[in-house]
Amino acid sequence: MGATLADKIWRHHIVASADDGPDLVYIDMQLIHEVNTPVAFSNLRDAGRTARRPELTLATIDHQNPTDDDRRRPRGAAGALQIERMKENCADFGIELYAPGDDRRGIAHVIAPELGLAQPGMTLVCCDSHTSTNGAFGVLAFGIGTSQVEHVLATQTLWMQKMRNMRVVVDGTLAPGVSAKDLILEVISRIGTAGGQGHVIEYQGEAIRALSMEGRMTICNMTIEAGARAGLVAPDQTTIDYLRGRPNVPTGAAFDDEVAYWKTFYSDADAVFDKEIRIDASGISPRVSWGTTPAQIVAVDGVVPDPEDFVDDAERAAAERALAYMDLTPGTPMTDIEIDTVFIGSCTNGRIEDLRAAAAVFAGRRVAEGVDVVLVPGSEQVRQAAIDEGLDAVFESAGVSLRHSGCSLCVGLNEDKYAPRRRTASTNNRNFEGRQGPGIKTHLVSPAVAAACAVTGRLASPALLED
Ligand SMILES: CC(C)[C@H](C(=O)O)[C@@H](O)C(=O)O
Ligand code: SF4
Repeated sequence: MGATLADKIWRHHIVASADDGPDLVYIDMQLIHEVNTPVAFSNLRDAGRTARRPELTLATIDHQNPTDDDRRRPRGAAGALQIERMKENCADFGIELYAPGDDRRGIAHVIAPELGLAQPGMTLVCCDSHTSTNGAFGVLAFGIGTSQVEHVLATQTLWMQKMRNMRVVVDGTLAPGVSAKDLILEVISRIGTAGGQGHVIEYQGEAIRALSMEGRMTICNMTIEAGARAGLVAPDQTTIDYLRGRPNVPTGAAFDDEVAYWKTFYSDADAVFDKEIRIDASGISPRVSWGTTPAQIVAVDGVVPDPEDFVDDAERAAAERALAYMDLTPGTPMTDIEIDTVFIGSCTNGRIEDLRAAAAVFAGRRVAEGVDVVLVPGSEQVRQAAIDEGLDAVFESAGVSLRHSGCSLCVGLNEDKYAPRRRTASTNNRNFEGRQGPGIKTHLVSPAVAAACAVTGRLASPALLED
């Protein structure tokens, strides 16, 4: 019987195996940020331990920094303290830190790929659930907790139970104007927020092969919202072309050797998956969330669903509660719903391709009266690329300013705040009650849909603007 891509990566990294199941797995790369690490470092200090391979850990500041002026310290005491601790900890343990003001800083899951740190066949961890983003490169990448961060720092290994294998095959072609975000929202709506539990999901099929690396990263990023541990796409020419020339990627003959190695990472034709679904890409149109989980999704030109139509009791109750929080009435066309705020950014949709998609909609248009738009690149490199391409000018003429990078309004942690109880079209990945701040009603959308919402002041897709 053949092996899956995930199993091949796993086998390459086993250091030891316990009789009762878990394996001690070697970790090739660790990313850390300021939120989940202070305790890991203080425990290491208390135990008199050092970082075993400090050069295999990279630190960034992303959750707590304000994005309006990169070099300004946060006013909030907790955020400022976390940033200070991070600086001290990285200096003490010999770990490189991209602090505010550094051109390489950005959201951990955006900078690892752009720095070429995520390479096929690797294991990569970070103290953050959306580490799965790196799976787009055929990397077994997953979020870990603080005590595991400590373990990896001290030993460069982790005790782990092997994940089960799930396959999502997406046949056919996405229609023009339909993005990776629409596709992953559709996948999550089909398998549910627990559908991937305990599994690593490998994406295969024509529609996945046709996606850019940015699109594949969006897919793997949100895989976690289907309950899975990690997402994976096997490397191909698109992966190789993206990685060529990046920092941390070898050049010349050494690059060719790497490529030959990367190409050994794919699922064998006779590999058996524990779970499998197939989706036809051609039937998918732009999507939007109507509720408070990333599985509560309809087409932008659809209507708010009626809880009575849910056969399952738990789903019906969840829909009723979601509609109460979202203040929506069944049967309302989604395009009748007015929004007052738009957020474009996050590790789901803060890459250059996402900014290009938004700019294409903003070009020659203005943001509607009364709508606030917050546009936050995923990294400083993305911000610079947007400026180099002239996208900032397009945004400015539409009435939108390009900020500095960070998690920003994706999570109600830092000083980028919505006024309470606002309704937002947002390109992030989570729409739980209060996720973006007290009483905030989040509609998850793609960057193009977010821009269309900004110029109309209601939920809309770019195609509807042209009618
Ligand atoms: C703060 C961090 C631990 C958290 C995560 O793990 O995902 C955050 O990034 C999020 O998106 O909710
Ligand atoms: S952008 Fe959002 S989802 Fe991504 S790491 Fe930051 S808070 Fe988490």
